[in-house]
Amino acid sequence: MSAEGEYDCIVIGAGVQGSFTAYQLAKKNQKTLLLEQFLLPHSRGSSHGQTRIIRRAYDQDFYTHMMEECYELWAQLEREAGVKLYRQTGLLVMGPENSESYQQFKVTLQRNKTPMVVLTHDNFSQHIPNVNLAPGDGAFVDISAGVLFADRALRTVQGQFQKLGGVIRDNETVTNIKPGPVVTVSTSAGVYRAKSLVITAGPWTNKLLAHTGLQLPLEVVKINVCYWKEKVLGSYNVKRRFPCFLLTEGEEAKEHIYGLPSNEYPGLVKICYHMGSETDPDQRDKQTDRSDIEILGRYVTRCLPGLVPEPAVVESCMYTLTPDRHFVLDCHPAYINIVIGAGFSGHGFKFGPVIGKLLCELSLGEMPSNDLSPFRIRRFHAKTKSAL
Ligand SMILES: Cc1cc2nc3c(=O)[nH]c(=O)nc-3n(C[C@H](O)[C@H](O)[C@H](O)COP(=O)(O)OP(=O)(O)OC[C@H]3O[C@@H](n4cnc5c(N)ncnc54)[C@H](O)[C@@H]3O)c2cc1C
Ligand SMILES: O=C(O)[C@@H]1CCCC=N1
Repeated sequence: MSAEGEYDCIVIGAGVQGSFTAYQLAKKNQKTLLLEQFLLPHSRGSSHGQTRIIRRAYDQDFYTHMMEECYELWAQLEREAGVKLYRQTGLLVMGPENSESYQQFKVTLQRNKTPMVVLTHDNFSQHIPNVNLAPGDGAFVDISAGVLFADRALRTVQGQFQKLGGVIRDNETVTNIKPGPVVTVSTSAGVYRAKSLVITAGPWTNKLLAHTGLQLPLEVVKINVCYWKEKVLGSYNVKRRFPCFLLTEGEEAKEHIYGLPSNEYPGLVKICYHMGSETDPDQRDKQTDRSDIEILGRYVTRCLPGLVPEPAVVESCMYTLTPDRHFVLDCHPAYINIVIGAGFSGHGFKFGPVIGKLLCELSLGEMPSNDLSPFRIRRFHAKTKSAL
């Protein structure tokens, strides 16, 4: 398509997944429009903030496998744009030695021959000062893990997309989608048409899918992003090689607790609980539940004695959860030229480059270069409401 307002592909949502998808499409010479409801950059979705963890440590082989290509693609983007997006810190994984969850993380890394170091109770404090390893807990380090500079990454990929001729229209909300061989997308400012449409709208996915008669079993939760003050400045700092960490489960927590070394705010360590309370993405400031902060406070008191056990800064972000916590990467069941990337369940940032590539392949009708069976919509069966 070449007339004004007509595109090969329209991508809705300029978070990490939409931005990488648009970039991949532009790389393949597709005339692409990326639509975003807020003025960019913004902090009202799931992709904002300075940092995210990147890791190979997973409890499922398919994620560890996908990470091989992700690391390559992140490095490729760094070279292409001449910016630093990743800093290696390692990821300390801890959890009850005999629990299924901890063992799955450990065994997946071992099976995939991922560089790792197993720590013992005897040598733990020598390698990781200022952390108490609970009795009965095991620990290992995923060596190649580290920090992604999230806001910078988003700016970079959007910039590269524009350099390739891609068009970003921000401050423009999609208000209607009319499916068909040519999809018509109406926004608060205009009407656009394209051969294919990619929906990467994060927490707003079901609001947009309603225009296409589909609802997915997605739950949106608000995450309190907590920063904890070092009692001695620098003791958990990235420059002192303090690693990212992940507690698979613990005395006070059924879900993961994870943290990143102090870096973006001097003297403050980011530590979050991997669960929150349900919210409407347009009303998230009304969700004031702080039970996750109480869990974190108890954990900090017990295991991180060098931190003040009350958060100094609390920001917010959202997860869009699927029932099995695996992503949705698929074509719409009724419209093959509408592609959906959603449900990243609080762990999708690191996969952005590969997800962009896969959603681009789906929208071009190409055979996806990875096995998408864990990510298909049909796995939800009865939970997928369709009015079609
Ligand atoms: C606190 C927190 C910590 C995390 N930590 C990690 C981590 O360490 N490692 C990791 O890999 N992942 C992590 N994640 C997960 C990761 O950040 C998300 O999976 C990812 O950002 C999801 O991106 P997205 O593009 O799907 O959604 P979003 O970033 O929400 O993007 C969707 C976009 O669509 C736009 N939009 C929606 N509706 C419309 C409309 N009608 N019209 C126009 N635009 C629209 C929105 O405004 C938004 O910009 C974390 C997430 C949070 C919240
Ligand atoms: O994806 C990540 O690495 C983080 C940490 C673990 C839980 C979710 N997000």
